[in-house]
Order: sequence, then structure tokens, then C-alpha cells
Amino acid sequence: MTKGTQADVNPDLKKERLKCNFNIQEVTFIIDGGKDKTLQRKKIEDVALNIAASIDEVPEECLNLKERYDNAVRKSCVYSNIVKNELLEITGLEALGSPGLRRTADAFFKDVSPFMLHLGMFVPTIIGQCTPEQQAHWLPKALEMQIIGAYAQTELGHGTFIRGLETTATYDPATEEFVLHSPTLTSTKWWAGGLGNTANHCIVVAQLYTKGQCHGTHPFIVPIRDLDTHEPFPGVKVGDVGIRMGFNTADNGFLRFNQYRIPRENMMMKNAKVMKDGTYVKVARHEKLTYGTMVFVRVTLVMEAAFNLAKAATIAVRYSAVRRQSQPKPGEPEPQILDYPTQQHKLFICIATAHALQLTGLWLWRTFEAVLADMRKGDTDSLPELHALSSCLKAVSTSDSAALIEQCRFACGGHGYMLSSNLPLLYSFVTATRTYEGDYTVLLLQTARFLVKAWEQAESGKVLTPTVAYLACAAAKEKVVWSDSVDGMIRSFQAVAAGKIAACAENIKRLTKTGTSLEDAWQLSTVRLVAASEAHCRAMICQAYWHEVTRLTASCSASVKIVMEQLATLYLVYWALETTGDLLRYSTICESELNKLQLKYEELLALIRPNAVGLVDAFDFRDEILHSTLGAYDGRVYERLMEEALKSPLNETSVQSSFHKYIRPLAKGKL
Ligand SMILES: CCCCCCCCCCCCCCCC(=O)SCCNC(=O)CCNC(=O)[C@H](O)C(C)(C)COP(=O)(O)OP(=O)(O)OC[C@H]1O[C@@H](n2cnc3c(N)ncnc32)[C@H](O)[C@@H]1OP(=O)(O)O
Ligand SMILES: Cc1cc2nc3c(=O)[nH]c(=O)nc-3n(C[C@H](O)[C@H](O)[C@H](O)COP(=O)(O)OP(=O)(O)OC[C@H]3O[C@@H](n4cnc5c(N)ncnc54)[C@H](O)[C@@H]3O)c2cc1C
Repeated sequence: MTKGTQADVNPDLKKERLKCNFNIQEVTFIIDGGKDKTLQRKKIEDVALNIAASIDEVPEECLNLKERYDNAVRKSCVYSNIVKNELLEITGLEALGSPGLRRTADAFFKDVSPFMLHLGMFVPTIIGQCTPEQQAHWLPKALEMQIIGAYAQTELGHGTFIRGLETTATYDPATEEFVLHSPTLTSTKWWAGGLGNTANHCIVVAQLYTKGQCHGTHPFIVPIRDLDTHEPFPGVKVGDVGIRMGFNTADNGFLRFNQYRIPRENMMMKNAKVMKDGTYVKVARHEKLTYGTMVFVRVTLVMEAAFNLAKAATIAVRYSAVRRQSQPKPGEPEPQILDYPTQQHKLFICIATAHALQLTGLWLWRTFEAVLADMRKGDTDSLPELHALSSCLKAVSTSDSAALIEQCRFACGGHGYMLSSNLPLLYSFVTATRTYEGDYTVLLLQTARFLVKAWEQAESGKVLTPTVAYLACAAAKEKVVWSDSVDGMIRSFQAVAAGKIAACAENIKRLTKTGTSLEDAWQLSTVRLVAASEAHCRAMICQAYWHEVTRLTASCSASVKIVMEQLATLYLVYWALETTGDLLRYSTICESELNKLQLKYEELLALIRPNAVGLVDAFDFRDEILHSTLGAYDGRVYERLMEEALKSPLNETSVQSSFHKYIRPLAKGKL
């Protein structure tokens, strides 16, 4: 963070920091995943942020679309040089997934870099879908930025339903080439980040045809522009998809092929091959391994959700400590808005959710690494569970994060609506995460498939995988005895999830027994399946969050343990109060216990209040990364709002030309 001198800091924020009763650094270490990770992140930040190239003289949002894109490319190039020449030196390839790299990227780009998908998906797909020989060919070029790539899967007509993609890749054994073609308007590739004007290569997911037979979708590396002139190759039509709600510097593009040829070697052949004569050979043991990049990105998006929510919470909590409004007690000074319990209710759940998602995200990452290690040995048994886990966690984390970032904006009143607060841009960026890499509903339904099967296994007494093991106890179908202890609450959330899953399974069974097809019975149950999947995910987050807090604070100072446990308990109680209808249905909770729970929630808000600023300081965001007039470390909110306002092009002259052109003639009746 940019601390400046203490004298510059807003007096209310100074007092808040004196009130903080725990060691902030210890919490930072927990959030980063360990002291070594924090030190590495800080090292990366020091290297990357000590250059002026990240600073815009004119605020990004005051530039027109083309200027913004050009500026984003300029900064992307400077940033890529730093990544390539300095950051990869610090951490090696691991840097690509490091929080330091992710954070420093935000210092350069208020919106999104047109290179984001190059590092975010193009490089990971090369690592995940290429043979070692192909990796040796493509990876150094990509890391050296000699080529820039995008990931084009979605089409104008299909995003969710990958099997319905229409782009074809037909093998021609005579020339040992694939012929890429876009047979219809709806087969146009659409949305790929970096594709419109920036990328010269693209991973294209297309229906593979060889020897007259379709083998389903496969990924190909496709050169689309000349490396020197950057002109699209003949047979390639590429451009920008038009203005979007956010991501306007991300260069999302469209792409069409007209009988466009690429060498056979450009098919990514780790999981399936086409031999020179056109014979198709399946290498992978699991049908869905070509979907691997999506699983990887979904896993990373959980921590991405935590990261963005932590930024919003930092902005809103610091602002709420500086902002004073109203006079609840006559004659007394106006309170800091952070003293209003309603404001605490809006904001402390944001801090707690950022912790919950970050710690669950780190746990998911470790699970992902373990499954990957198994798969390297040829064992794909745990892939379905990972898919179910990453699908629902991606859905719920991105959805919660977007909703709570919007709540942070509401919590900042009118000033939260200023682009200079950075909350609107943050929201427009994060709300897209609910859609991309698998839509919310669609992913929850993927998890639901796994849950219904697990329920059937539980009923028949089979051994269950770890994340659904709780279903075995619930198969007895009795209401769980409510207790407001942490374990008791987690047990109740699990009972809710189990009850909902059981109801779905029963509904499907009932419908099929009366002659409805399985497919229709499934569709008729999808509203409840989504709810069951969400309940399962919530129970899992609660369990993982609490487990990680207990584990990670075991060697911490007592005060850190206390504040971390208060936040985790707040998260559980918040969700119990949000889902009282479900608890009444599936546990023995009664009205007096609900009243007790409400009191407990309000007590927790009061207990967390003195540490609120300390808790957001522990997220350790430098001002360059927050980009916020309301959230800077020093709390000079009003000064910064004024400084930013004065940078508006509308303040360059005291009278605009439109006055002379239109307003004056209108007033004089001469228009
Ligand atoms: C500084 C730089 C760094 C910055 C770092 C920032 C963060 C990083 C930024 C990235 C920024 C991204 C920007 C957006 C990039 C896109 O959006 S790329 C496009 C992503 N597109 C999607 O996600 C599409 C979503 N759709 C799907 O995934 C699939 O179509 C669906 C919905 C899973 C259905 O697939 P399907 O083949 O029809 O399969 P379906 O018949 O439903 O199921 C068959 C079986 O396969 C299983 N299955 C399905 N999928 C899988 C899977 N993936 N694995 C295993 N099993 C699976 C099912 O569970 C099912 O099993 P059973 O129940 O039969 O046992
Ligand atoms: C900012 C952004 C960046 C993106 N970047 C990329 C990229 O780099 N590369 C790329 O390939 N793609 C990219 N995408 C595309 C993205 O992956 C898709 O938009 C996403 O997967 C959703 O697919 P869709 O747009 O076809 O939505 P649809 O599938 O058409 O969804 C529309 C609605 O229908 C519902 N629906 C669809 N199917 C079902 C079903 N089976 N059951 C119930 N409901 C259903 C959905 O829940 C949703 O409410 C990007 C998208 C955005 C917004």
C-alpha cells in the first residue's frame, strides 16, 4: 500500500488504525497463502510498480474507444516486458498463476488488458492440451511474446453447448492439413478476448472431421495474422464484437474462416491425434479432458472473485470510516457511517466473503493440483468430483462477488457511482465472470448431475467421495438437530443441501414412474436442482472456510485467531439468517433460536467494528492497484474526488462550444 506520511492520513482513519487489536501482517500472510507468498508478491509489486508506465496522464475513462485500446496495448507491451524479463525470473512459470502478477496487472489496467487471455487461457491451453513436442515449439514463442494468442471457443450461436459448435476442421490427407471453415453466420467465433485486433494466433475449438467422420470438438492452434504486417491471412475474417458493458479494452473479437488451411501439427494432440493418413486416435482416458482449460480457469476464478471483492470491501470500508453523515443524537457530532449497524451489515459480510472465497479457493487449488498429479499417472477417477466442485464454486463465488461489489457501491452512496471510486468498473468486470467460462445456472446444473448420482449411491450404501460424504448421514432423512455452534450450523447447512438433493431425486423418480422421460423429468426439476446445487456449494464453502481458519490460525497470535473466527462465524450466521426457510424445513430450529441467532449476528457486527479498517488493510492493496478516490490508504477522499473531477475534459474550458452552437441559438429562438 502507499502509506505516505502519517500527517497526510485522514484523522478518522488514523484513529481506526490505532483501535485495531490484531497483527495485520499475520492476517495478510494467511490471505496470501503463507509468509513466503506475501514476500514474493511484494517483491513482484516492487519490481512492476516502480515505473511510471502504469500511470495515465488522462484518466482511462476520459479517452475515446480507440484511444483506450491503443493505450491498453501500449501498457500491455510495457507490462509484458516486465513479466518476461523480470517477473518470470523471480518465480518461473509459476508466476503465471501468482497473486503478485494478477495484482500488478490491475495497477496497469483499470479495465482489462488485451493480452489477458494470452496469459489467462492461450498459454494454459498450450500447457494442458499440447504434447511435449508441441509445447517445446509453442510455449517459448508465447512466453517471449513473439506470438500473441486468444482462445476462440464460443460462437455467435453457441456458448454453453460446446457440442453444438459449428466451426469445422476437416482433415485433408493429401496435403496433411486441416481445413477450417465457418459454414453459417452462427458459426462465427464470438467473444474471444484479445482476438479483435491484437492476437496473431488463436486457439480455435472446432468439430473435427476425418475420413468422413465427425469426432466432436477439438482445439487447434491457428495463425490468423501475418507476424510482420499484422494483416489477417486470406481466408480469415477477424474484427471487434462492438462496445460492451465492460472489458472495452479487452478487444473481444469475432472470427470467420473460409476454407482456411493449417498444418496437421497444429491440432493440439495431447488428448487425441490425427495420424498422417487421417486415422483418429484417442489418447485420453477421459472423454472430457479437452475441456481441461475451462476447469483450470474455473478453479482460478474462485480466488479472482475473492480478490475483486476484497478490493471493493477495502474501498467501501475505508470510505465509511471517513464519511460522516446524519445526526442520530441531537447535539452530537455526525457519526462515521461505519458506526451504523446497517452499514456494518452491508460491509462486514463482504470482508468475510472475501476471506471465505480466498481460503476455499486456495483449498480448491490444492485439490486441483492433486487431481492433476493423479491424471499424470493415468488416473482420472477424481475428475468428475473436481468438475462438480469447480463448477459450483465458480458459479457461487462469481455470483456472490458481483452482488457484494454492487452492495459496496450502494454503501458508498452517490460517490460510489463515480467512476473514480472504481466500484462501477469493478462491478462491470466481475459481473461478466458469472457468465463467462460457464454460465451460473449451467454450471450449477453440472454439479447437480453429480449430486443426484451421489444421492443414489448414498441410498444404496455405497462409499461416497469426500465432498459429498455428508450425504451418507443424511440418507436417514430425519431433521437435523439445530445448534448454533459452528459444527452445528455446518451440519444444518449440509442437512439442507441433502434434503434438497433428495427432493430432486424423488421428483425425478416420481415423474419417470408416471411415464415422463428422464430428460423431461430432469428439465422439470431444474429449478430445484439449481437450488440444491447452490445449497451444497454453500455448505461446502462454510465447511472449507471454517476448517481452513482453524488450521491456519493454530500457530497465530490469539488476537488473530479471535478476529478470523469472528469473521468466519459471521459468515455462517449470515447465511443461516438468509436461509431460515430452509432451516425450518430441514432442521429443528425454532423461533426462539432464530431470535438468538439474530442477536448473535448483531453482537458479531459490534465485535468486528473496531477491527474493520485493520481487516481491509490486511488485504494489503497498494493505492496503484485500487485506483480509487474513495479507498486510498490516506483517506483523502474529498481532495481526490475534486482532483479527479478537474481532470475531466469537460473542465478544460469554462464554456463549451455546444453553448455557442446550440444553447444560445435556442435561447434566441434562432435554432
Ligand atoms: C495477468 C494475467 C492473468 C489474469 C488471470 C485472470 C483470471 C483468468 C481470466 C480468464 C478470462 C476468461 C475469459 C472467458 C473465456 C471463456 O469464456 S472461454 C469459453 C468457456 N465456455 C464455457 O465454459 C462453456 C460452458 N459449457 C460447458 O462447459 C459444457 O458444454 C457443458 C455445459 C459442461 C456441457 O458439456 P457436454 O459435453 O454437453 O456434457 P454433458 O452432456 O452435459 O455431460 C457429459 C458428462 O461430461 C461431464 N463433464 C462435462 N464437463 C466436464 C469437464 N470440464 N470435466 C469433466 N467432466 C465434464 C459431465 O459431468 C457429464 O458427466 P456424467 O453426468 O454423464 O457422468
Ligand atoms: C466478457 C466476456 C468474455 C468472454 N471471453 C471469451 C473468450 O475469450 N473465449 C470464448 O470462447 N468465449 C468467451 N466468452 C463467452 C462465454 O464463455 C459465453 O458467453 C458463456 O459460456 C455463456 O454462453 P452463451 O453466451 O452462449 O449463453 P447461453 O448459453 O445462450 O445462455 C443464455 C441463457 O440461457 C441459459 N441456458 C443455456 N443453456 C441452458 C441449459 N442447458 N439449461 C438451462 N439454462 C440454460 C443460461 O443460464 C442463460 O441464462 C466471453 C463472454 C464474456 C461476457
